[in-house]
Amino acid sequence: MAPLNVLIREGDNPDLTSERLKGTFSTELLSEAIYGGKKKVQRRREIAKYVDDHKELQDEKPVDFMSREEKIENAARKVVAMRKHYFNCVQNDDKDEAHYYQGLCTHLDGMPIGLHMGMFLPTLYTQTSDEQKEKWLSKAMSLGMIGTYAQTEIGHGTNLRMLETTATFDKTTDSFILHSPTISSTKWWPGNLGKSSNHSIVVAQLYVDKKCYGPHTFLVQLRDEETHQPLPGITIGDIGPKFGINTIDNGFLRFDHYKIPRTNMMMGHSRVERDGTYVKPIHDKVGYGAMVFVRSVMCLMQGTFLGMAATIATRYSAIRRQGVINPGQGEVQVLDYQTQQHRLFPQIARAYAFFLTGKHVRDMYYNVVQNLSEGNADTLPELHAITSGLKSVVTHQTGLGIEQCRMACGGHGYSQASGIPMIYTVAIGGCTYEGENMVMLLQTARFLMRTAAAVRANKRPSTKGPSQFDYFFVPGPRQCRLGQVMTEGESVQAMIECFEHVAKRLTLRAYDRLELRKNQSRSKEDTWNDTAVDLTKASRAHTRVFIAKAFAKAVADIKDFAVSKAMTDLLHLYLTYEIVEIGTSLLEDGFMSGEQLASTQKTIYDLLEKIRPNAVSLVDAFEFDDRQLHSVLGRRDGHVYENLLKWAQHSELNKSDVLPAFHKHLGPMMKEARSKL
Ligand SMILES: Cc1cc2nc3c(=O)[nH]c(=O)nc-3n(C[C@H](O)[C@H](O)[C@H](O)COP(=O)(O)OP(=O)(O)OC[C@H]3O[C@@H](n4cnc5c(N)ncnc54)[C@H](O)[C@@H]3O)c2cc1C
Repeated sequence: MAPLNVLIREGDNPDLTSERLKGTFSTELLSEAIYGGKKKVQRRREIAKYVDDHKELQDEKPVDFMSREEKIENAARKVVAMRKHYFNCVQNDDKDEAHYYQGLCTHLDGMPIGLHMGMFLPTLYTQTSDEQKEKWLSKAMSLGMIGTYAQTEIGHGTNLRMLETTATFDKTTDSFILHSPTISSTKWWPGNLGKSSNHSIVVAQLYVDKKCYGPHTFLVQLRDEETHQPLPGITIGDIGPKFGINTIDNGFLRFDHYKIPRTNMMMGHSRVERDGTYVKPIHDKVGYGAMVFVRSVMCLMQGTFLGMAATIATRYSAIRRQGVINPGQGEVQVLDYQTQQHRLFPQIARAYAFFLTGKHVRDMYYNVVQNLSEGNADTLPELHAITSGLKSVVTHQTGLGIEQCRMACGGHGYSQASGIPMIYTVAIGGCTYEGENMVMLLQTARFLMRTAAAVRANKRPSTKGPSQFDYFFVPGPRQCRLGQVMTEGESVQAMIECFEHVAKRLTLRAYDRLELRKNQSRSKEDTWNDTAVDLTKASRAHTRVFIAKAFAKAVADIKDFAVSKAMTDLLHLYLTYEIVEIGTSLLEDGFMSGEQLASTQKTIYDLLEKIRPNAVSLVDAFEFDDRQLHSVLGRRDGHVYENLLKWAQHSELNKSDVLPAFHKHLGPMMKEARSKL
């Protein structure tokens, strides 16, 4: 019978092979369940093979040993090669295939068209009129131009209303004049703005006849298409090295009375007519399309990042032998330590939870876009609320989870050879970009407060379909049902009830505090600020409900019995771990007893034991290719030590046995010290 784990190969590290033989389910079937079927998984393998077979799509040496300039040059070279091979490799322009292909060729650390693909194109799709689509889309899609998204300024990121860049309508020339009136109005941070892009979406305050209509988006050409020189009136450059993503040229940009045609305003939702008449959008949040899109795919991306880190740490923990549990029985795989399992398995569970929730929310996004195209913006605020909360919770937990994975690899986790530092620095940026996390939680809280007001007024809002806030209007149990004899499905339901209970309680508590303080004649704004921590807690609690339901639904949809069983264990671990994390909130009002909480903690230990034989197969089912993982520790074949030694040979420092610094500085110092002895 063929092994259940399809990654087993002859000659692999025997510890990894024996782990793979322990798995109780078919990794193939789990891969199919998460990637959308047999064909999709097959196509991933064909794409990986294609990239393997074409040297120009690969790096000449590990990027970890390249200077920043070399990384940027290497990424640009590969973008061109990727484009050349694109249609040989990606079928029917399929988005999942394209994304995977790109992930294999470039690294997480970035590429010159990252913002073009992630923000520029989505903005062109969602915010332009049909005429503008006709004019710009094919050029942008074929990479006849490279664009980015310039919103943040030195002085303002979160508070968009205070952006200072101006776009003033000039009726006489039928154009907008873009201007950066102060130092703080300098655009600062946009990815690929510094050197790669020749166009950008620019967010600026729209002025018509001296009246300000607030921030609007404009398509702006920044550089000459032939020479790539900045155009007159434009000052542009790179902002310098950062915590991570140094392959990306995040940039600064200033305008000096720079003229663009009126028709370069994004006119899909609002517009300025030839005579200066301003036409406003059907819904004030309709312009958030691209942001909401990015936030909705971020959950999927972050699940992937955490899955990558968990794969590296779990495989490495299977081949790393350190210390003894039972004297005389030799050194154990570090994966056998309960503390290691407690550190790693919840990360595997969260990776799946975020990945599967990400897929769900991406589908929600496409539904909303469909509704919007039919002139119906009803579902947008709810999507905005959930993607804001999700983005915040998922990026935060992913960052913490990746760091756990890194520490679980001991000293080697600290080396860039592990691949984890790159994953971490890329993933953690997500806590800030596309809306700072705290601010995002407060956005979700605004929606929650409206829901709370409806609950207190006993007036359930009428929605056309089911809403993620429905549970607020359904009475739940008064006491936690965990510990009563029940089926697996019922216990999942009982845990979700715990999350719902906490979300309702924290939301209503924040609402009541807001109301109370309002009555104490504080301003509305001060009251909001005084309650902000409680509001963020409510948002996290509601987001937990959403993720738990999405994960439970995805697991319930798995057809194969053995896969379903393995994933149910993971789902239970995810849920019980969350219950313990919010234990205080559950005990606070007596919803859960101390005994129930202790028993849930014990369930976690039982689940760790249950999951142990499947740990490697669970991460293997993500089918991250070695090229994508970019990790010596997480290699599929488990041959870590000999490859660590090979990897270090790339260090520039090893090009000679003695460095010039020795002759210049340390050598003379030591000689002088010795001469005085
Ligand atoms: C890796 C990376 C990539 C980026 N890429 C782009 C890009 O491509 N294009 C682009 O335009 N921008 C980009 N940015 C900028 C990014 O969008 C902003 O940094 C982000 O919106 C936060 O704004 P800020 O930096 O001004 O922080 P601030 O808004 O100044 O926040 C500072 C602190 O104040 C708190 N705070 C601010 N307002 C509130 C509030 N109302 N209530 C409570 N707390 C508050 C925040 O929580 C935070 O702790 C990028 C940033 C990073 C790190």
